[in-house]
Amino acid sequence: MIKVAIAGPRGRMGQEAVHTIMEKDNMELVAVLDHRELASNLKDYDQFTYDVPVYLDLQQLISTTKPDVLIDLTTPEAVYAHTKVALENGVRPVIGTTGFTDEQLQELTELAAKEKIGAIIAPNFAVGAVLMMKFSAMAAKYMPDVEIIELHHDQKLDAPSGTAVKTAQLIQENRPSHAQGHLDEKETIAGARGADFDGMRIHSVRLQGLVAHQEVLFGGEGQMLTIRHDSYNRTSFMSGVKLCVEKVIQLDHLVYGLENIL
Ligand SMILES: NC(=O)C1=CN([C@@H]2O[C@H](COP(=O)(O)OP(=O)(O)OC[C@H]3O[C@@H](n4cnc5c(N)ncnc54)[C@H](O)[C@@H]3O)[C@@H](O)[C@H]2O)C=CC1
Ligand SMILES: O=C(O)C1=N[C@H](C(=O)O)C[C@H](O)C1
Repeated sequence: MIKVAIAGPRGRMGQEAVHTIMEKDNMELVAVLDHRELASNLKDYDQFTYDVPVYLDLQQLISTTKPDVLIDLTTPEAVYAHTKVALENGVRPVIGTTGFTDEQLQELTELAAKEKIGAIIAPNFAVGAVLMMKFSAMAAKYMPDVEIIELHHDQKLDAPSGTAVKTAQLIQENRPSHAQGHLDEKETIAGARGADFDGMRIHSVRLQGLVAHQEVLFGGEGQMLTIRHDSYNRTSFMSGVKLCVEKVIQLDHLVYGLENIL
C-alpha cells in the first residue's frame, strides 16, 4: 500500500487526483494539503465524502501522517517550497504543477541526488502529450524550423505552459541553435512573434472553453508538418499520475518528464 498525500485538493486537477487515488487498491490517501482553513476533513468539503484529514502545514502533515509520496497540483508560487520540504523529509514528490525556473529544477535535482530519494516532475501526465513531444523531437532533426502554439483555459497562471517549455527543450537537443524568420523582422506590437526559446517561437493562447492543447508546426520548402495533441478533460492526465506514484517509489533521483519513465 502506497501512502499518498495531495497538495491542492480543491483545484481542477486536485479534485480529479483525489478521486483517482481513492479508487486505487494499492494506494491510500492519508492526507491533503490546503492553504486556506475551510475544514479539517475532506468530507466537510462540498466536493468530497471521503474521510481524509486536511492540513495547512506540510511539515505537520508529513510528521503526523507519514506519506510515501506527495502529489503536488498547486501553483507555480507554492510548488518549489513543497517539493523541497518533501525531499528534505523523505517523502517522494510527484509534481504536476508547472512554472519551475531552470535554477529551481537544478537545485531540486541536486537535493534529490543528495538525499538519494525519488522524485518526478512531469509537465504533462497525458501519454498523448508525451508522444507529441517525442514525435516533435524526432521531426526537428529533419525539419528544424519550428513554432509551438499552446492553447489553454483562461485560468492558467503560467505562460508558456510547462509542456511547451519541455517540448522546446526536447527539440533543442535535436536541432542546431538558430534564429527563425527574417533577419530584419520587427515587431510593431510587442510580443507579436511570441516568446523566443533558442530561436523557436512559442505562442500562448488563453481562452474560455479550452482545456489543454498544443500544436507543433514544422515548416519546410513547400510543406508543413503539424503535430497536435488535445486534452479534452482532466481524466486524460490521471493514468500518468498513477504511473508516477508507482514509479517514484523505485527511484533514487529526480526525473524531469514522463517520457523518461514510460
Ligand atoms: N502535469 C500535468 O499533466 C498537468 C499540470 N497542471 C498544472 O497543475 C497545476 C494546478 O492546475 P489546476 O488544477 O488547473 O489549478 P487550480 O487553480 O484549479 O488548482 C490549484 C489549487 O491549489 C491550491 N493551492 C494554492 N496554493 C496552495 C498551497 N500553498 N498549498 C496547498 N494548496 C494550494 C488552490 O487553492 C487551488 O485549489 C498548474 O500548475 C497546472 O499548470 C494542470 C493540468 C495537467
Ligand atoms: O494548466 C494546465 O491546465 C495545464 N498545465 C500543464 C502545462 O503547463 O503544460 C499541463 C497541461 O498542459 C495542462
